[in-house]
Amino acid sequence: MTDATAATHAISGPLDGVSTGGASSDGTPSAATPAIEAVGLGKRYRRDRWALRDCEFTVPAGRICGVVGANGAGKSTLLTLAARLIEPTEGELRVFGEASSTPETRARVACVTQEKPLYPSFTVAGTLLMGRELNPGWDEEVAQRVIDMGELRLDARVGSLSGGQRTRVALALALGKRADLLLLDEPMSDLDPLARHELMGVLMAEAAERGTTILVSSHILPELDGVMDHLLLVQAGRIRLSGDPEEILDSHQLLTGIAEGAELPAGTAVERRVRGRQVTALLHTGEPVDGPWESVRPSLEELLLAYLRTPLPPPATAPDREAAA
Ligand SMILES: Nc1ncnc2c1ncn2[C@@H]1O[C@H](COP(=O)(O)OP(=O)(O)OP(=O)(O)O)[C@@H](O)[C@H]1O
Repeated sequence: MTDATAATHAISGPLDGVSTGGASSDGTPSAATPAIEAVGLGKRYRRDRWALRDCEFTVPAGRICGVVGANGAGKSTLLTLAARLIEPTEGELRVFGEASSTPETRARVACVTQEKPLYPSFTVAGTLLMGRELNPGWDEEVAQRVIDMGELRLDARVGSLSGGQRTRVALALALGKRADLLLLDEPMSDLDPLARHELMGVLMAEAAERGTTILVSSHILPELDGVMDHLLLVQAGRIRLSGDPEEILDSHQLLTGIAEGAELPAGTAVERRVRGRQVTALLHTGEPVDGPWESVRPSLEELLLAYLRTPLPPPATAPDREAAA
C-alpha cells in the first residue's frame, strides 16, 4: 500500500478540454502514442528502500492491462506513479507521451486506489453530483448504471456503506469521468463474485466501446484471464514480464518427464520442480525441446505461479548505484 491519499482522484482534473497530444481530434486516444511508457523508472520511499527500479515497459493505448505480482512487489506504487499522486525517484513514466503531470493528462486519467478515498458524509447522490460538477465529460448514464446494479440507495451516506458498496461508488466516479486511462488498484478484492462479474463486464464494454486503456492490479488470477490483453508481471520492484499474454504464453512450454537423465536446455528454465521421479519445468522458449519430455503450452495461471515462485536474482549493478546515490 502506498501513502496516496488524494481524495477522489477519480474526479480530479481541470474543467477545460482534452489534450491533442496522443489523441485524435475527437479526443479518443491515438494508437500511435502508448498510454504508458516507463523509461528507467524507479521509486524509492526511504533511503535504502526501492519499491520499483529499472522498469522499462510500454502499455499501448486501448489495452486492458493486468498488473500482477506478490504482496509488496510494487503494483500500487506503479499505479500511483501513473496517477501522478507520487513522483518517480529516477527515470520517467510517460502518460500519453507526457513525462510529468499536466492539466490535460490529469483530465484524461481516473484512478481508484486501494484506499478508495471518498467523502464519508456525502450521500451517494451527492458524490455523483460532485463528479458531474467537476468533470466536463461526465457520463451520468454509466455512473448511474454502476450504482443501480448494486441496488444502492441514492440517499445513503458513503460512510454507512460496506467496503464493497464504497468500491462500487468509487468505480462509478471513475467510469463517469470518461477518462482515457483508468487505473484500478485491486478494485474487485472486496466485491462479491456476482458484483465482480458484472463490473468486469462494464469495464470490458468501456474498453471495447471507447478504446479506454485500463490498468488493473489483481491477486485473483482467474479474474484477469481472458479479460486482459496486456500483462505486466511486477516482481520485487522489477518488471519481469510485459506484453501480450498470448504471445508470452506462446514463448513458454510446460514440460513433464522422468527425472533420471532428463536434461533441460541451458538457460531456458524459469522453474524446475521434482516430485518423486517426475520433473515439471517451465521453459522460456518457443523452440521444440529434444528428449523424453511431454510439452504443453502453460495456462496463464501455471505461467504466473511459476514466475511468482521463482525469486528474481538481484541485479549485479545495484550496489554500485546505491553507493553512488
Ligand atoms: N508510503 C510508503 N512508505 C514506505 N514504503 C512504502 C510505501 N508504500 C509502499 N512502500 C513499500 O514499497 C514496496 C512496494 O509496495 P506496494 O504497495 O507498491 O506493493 P504492492 O505490490 O501493491 O503490494 P500489495 O499487493 O500488498 O498491495 C513495499 O516494500 C512497501 O513496503
